[in-house]
Amino acid sequence: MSKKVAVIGGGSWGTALAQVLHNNNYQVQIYDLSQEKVDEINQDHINSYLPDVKLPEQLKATTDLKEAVNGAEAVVVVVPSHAVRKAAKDLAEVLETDTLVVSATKGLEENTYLRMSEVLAQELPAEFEDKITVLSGPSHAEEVIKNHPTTVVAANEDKKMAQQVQDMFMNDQLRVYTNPDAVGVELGAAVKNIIAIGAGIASGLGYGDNALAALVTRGITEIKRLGVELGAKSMTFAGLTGLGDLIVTCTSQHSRNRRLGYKIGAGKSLEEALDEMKMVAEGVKTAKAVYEVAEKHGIDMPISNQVYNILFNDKDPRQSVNDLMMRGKKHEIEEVAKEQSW
Ligand SMILES: NC(=O)C1=CN([C@@H]2O[C@H](COP(=O)(O)OP(=O)(O)OC[C@H]3O[C@@H](n4cnc5c(N)ncnc54)[C@H](OP(=O)(O)O)[C@@H]3O)[C@@H](O)[C@H]2O)C=CC1
Ligand SMILES: O=C(CO)COP(=O)(O)O
Repeated sequence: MSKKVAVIGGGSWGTALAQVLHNNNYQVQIYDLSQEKVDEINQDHINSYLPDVKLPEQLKATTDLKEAVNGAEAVVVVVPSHAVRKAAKDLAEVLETDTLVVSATKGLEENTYLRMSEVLAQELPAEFEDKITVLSGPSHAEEVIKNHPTTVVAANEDKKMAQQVQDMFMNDQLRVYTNPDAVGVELGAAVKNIIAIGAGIASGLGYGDNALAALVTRGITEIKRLGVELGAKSMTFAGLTGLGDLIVTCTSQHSRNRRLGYKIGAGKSLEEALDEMKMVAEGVKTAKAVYEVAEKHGIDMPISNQVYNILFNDKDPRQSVNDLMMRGKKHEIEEVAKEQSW
């Protein structure tokens, strides 16, 4: 009999990951709060967030969390970041202690600034702490659902756990690497969404590839600056969950964060842009959290700072571009500048 996995959150990414697991011969049950979404999956074998795709008929969904996790060897948490604490509290009531937990949400919690694996660890019983593995990388659901080649990372300090999750998801369309640096993997995934909003704003203002390349390159510099200060390994940001995910989110037609930024660059308010979005653009909440964390730690994050001011202080995006361009002069590579006192 095939092993079971529960996917918590039947949005676009939860559904795409559920299909990967189904392809890997797991029995998969999706849990979602919305009866409408559950009916769509069970009766019509579709997810309206992923149009033109017929889901496997064996993919089942439920609004009953206990039923979803019953007998599952792993749960994959894929709800938006603002819902992770509640989902974790609910899971704490029903999970069996030998269940693996995979965290696929990208974001930081508002107010606490915690990474998603930290939120899960706080709410689940202590035995789960080393069983929480982060799954992240440049992976739009719209392409994974069509089995387009994609690469992601399973991150856990415990190598065996990371490898178990690698085995669970890996197939000839989804290549899964391991990395012990869950801190770097989660921070890269969360902060790239802010830079992607910036890339969308630049495009909405009518700027082209030069500005995009600047945002990606200087963006990864400030993401790494924050990450290293918060305990991540600097090399992680050169990998799939750092530069890789930043590239895909800043350039893709599928990106929710880029799309939201584009609307704002083209003149819409944050409220208007959010009203037009069906799916979650995590970068909005993360922009606030990162602004506050950077202030607290005294970390220079010029692009994230400008995105925050455009989103929450009604700053004119053109003024932000000007302020970024006219910052004090500096050396490009700060490590070299420090090393050579240049
Ligand atoms: N989409 C993608 O390509 C990728 C997304 N991610 C990340 O995955 C996470 C989820 O994103 P995505 O799937 O795109 O989001 P979507 O907006 O597509 O869907 C989110 C889903 O979660 C459901 N949900 C909301 N709150 C709860 C809750 N408390 N319990 C259970 N379900 C809940 C929503 O239900 P309802 O609609 O009823 O509110 C909806 O079905 C985000 O952090 C995102 O950054 C990561 C990689 C790729
Ligand atoms: O993280 C993602 C893809 O790796 C999804 O976020 P976006 O839709 O904003 O790109």
